[in-house]
Amino acid sequence: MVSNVSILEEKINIHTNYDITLLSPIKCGGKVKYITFPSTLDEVIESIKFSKQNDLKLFILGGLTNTLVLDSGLDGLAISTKNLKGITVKDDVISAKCGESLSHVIQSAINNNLSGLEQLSGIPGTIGGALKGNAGSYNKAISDIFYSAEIVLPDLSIKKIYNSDDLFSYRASNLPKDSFIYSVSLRLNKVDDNKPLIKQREEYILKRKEVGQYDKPSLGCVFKNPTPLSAGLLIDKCGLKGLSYNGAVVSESHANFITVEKNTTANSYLTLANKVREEVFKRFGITLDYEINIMGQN
Ligand SMILES: NC(=O)C1=CN([C@@H]2O[C@H](COP(=O)(O)OP(=O)(O)OC[C@H]3O[C@@H](n4cnc5c(N)ncnc54)[C@H](OP(=O)(O)O)[C@@H]3O)[C@@H](O)[C@H]2O)C=CC1
Ligand SMILES: C=C(O[C@H]1[C@H](O)[C@@H](CO)O[C@H](OP(=O)(O)OP(=O)(O)OC[C@H]2O[C@@H](n3ccc(=O)[nH]c3=O)[C@H](O)[C@@H]2O)[C@@H]1NC(C)=O)C(=O)O
Repeated sequence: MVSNVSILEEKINIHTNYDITLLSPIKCGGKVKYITFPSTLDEVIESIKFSKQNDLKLFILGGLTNTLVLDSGLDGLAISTKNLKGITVKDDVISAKCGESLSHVIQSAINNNLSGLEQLSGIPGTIGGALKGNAGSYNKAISDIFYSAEIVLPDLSIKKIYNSDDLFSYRASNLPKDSFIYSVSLRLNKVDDNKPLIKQREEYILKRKEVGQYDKPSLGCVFKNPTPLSAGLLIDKCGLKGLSYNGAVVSESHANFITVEKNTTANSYLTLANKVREEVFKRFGITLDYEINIMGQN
């Protein structure tokens, strides 16, 4: 039972029954019971405190570019990181608050003659989400350049963590459970001339455009690759490109993408994704693991 809402509202603005479609790049999902949009560390801490005091499940929402919020919505408190912005550069280390877009961080790095992020150009989402999921493409992952992060632990203490051998794996990080990533620092390589970096960034973005990755809204790859195989290749071999359900469609450009038409529901996306999973299992005996995060009850 939530109490003291009005008292806490003096410190943080809490919105109720907030429509997730307003935040989701695929414009689907239900409502979240409570949501805050902190812009300072204090407000983050107040938000977490509020969820604890009122026994609310806590959800952390970055750009939602890799998250499917189901139509039943979220019964708890969500913290959106969209107002946690700011980038600083010191020597070869670039630091950003968790809500900065990855693309903005890459642009700032290049402007400051720092190399090492170019391969990630074109990946949507925030730097917080990228760290949590150890984002990567073209043989480069966040783990390769991670220096440190400031995190808020569930007991509300703030901890600085540094890179270590067991912190990352393929598309996953092993941060302390339920921690909130407040800021991320990456160690890059200083270069004299940033023109080649600008060119590489453009080329990687063009590569994604050419294969149609931006043509229709999607959450990127739905499934992790069952190493050493490729989920996209397996789905393609099952002949599933173009398969659709209520406006959710297995992309013709890349079989591991599901695109969404207007008014598609999150549950339709999930129904289609589960169907794809079943077909791949039937044909190859391989169970694909979700790469996207699924939030809410089905
Ligand atoms: N390669 C590609 O083309 C694509 C890659 N992606 C990757 O997915 C990432 C998704 O980013 P984004 O859209 O911002 O994230 P999302 O809002 O999709 O959140 C993804 C997960 O990250 C966690 N998270 C996000 N921000 C924080 C934070 N500040 N502290 C702790 N946990 C956090 C949440 O985990 P929890 O479950 O713990 O709440 C959430 O479930 C992108 O940056 C990109 O790396 C996405 C699409 C395409
Ligand atoms: C899109 C994402 O990340 C992408 C990242 O952009 C790219 C580029 O490095 O490499 C991964 O895709 P991927 O393994 O499918 O890479 P691709 O090069 O597109 O495909 C691998 C192989 O499958 C084949 N393939 C792919 C799709 C398809 O419909 N048909 C097909 O045959 C390709 O021809 C290629 O031989 C990441 N996906 C995962 C799950 O690791 C994401 O995380 O959302």
